[in-house]
Amino acid sequence: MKTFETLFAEISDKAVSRPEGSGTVRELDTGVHGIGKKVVEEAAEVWMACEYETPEQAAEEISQLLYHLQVMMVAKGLRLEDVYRHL
Ligand SMILES: N=c1c2ncn([C@@H]3O[C@H](COP(=O)(O)OP(=O)(O)OP(=O)(O)O)[C@@H](O)[C@H]3O)c2ncn1[C@@H]1O[C@H](COP(=O)(O)O)[C@@H](O)[C@H]1O
Repeated sequence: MKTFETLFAEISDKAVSRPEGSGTVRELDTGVHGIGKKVVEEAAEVWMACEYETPEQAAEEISQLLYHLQVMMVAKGLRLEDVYRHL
């Protein structure tokens, strides 16, 4: 199963290798502004899913929010440790 760390490694690699057809590359190219919009959109979807949908749907929305947060971290050059030290 993919974990937060393995997904972050995959996204970081794609930011460098820029494979064709990668949604991550497309999102990175929208910059902090575009990625920020996805973060806010997914955060709202997490809230709505937790309020009104099943635990499984909430989990899926949460996974998407984590993904977009990771894309933002890569866009800003942040490493996992930079975030973890605030936990
Ligand atoms: N975990 C994710 C992931 N979660 C969410 N998303 C993206 O976020 C979008 C969220 O879905 P929504 O239905 O909320 O959004 P949507 O409005 O339908 O989609 P958009 O029109 O906004 O793209 C999805 O369409 C994906 O583009 C993800 N995209 C990729 N990953 C993983 O990231 C890795 C790299 O992916 P690629 O760069 O695409 O190879 C792979 O392991 C993927 O599984």
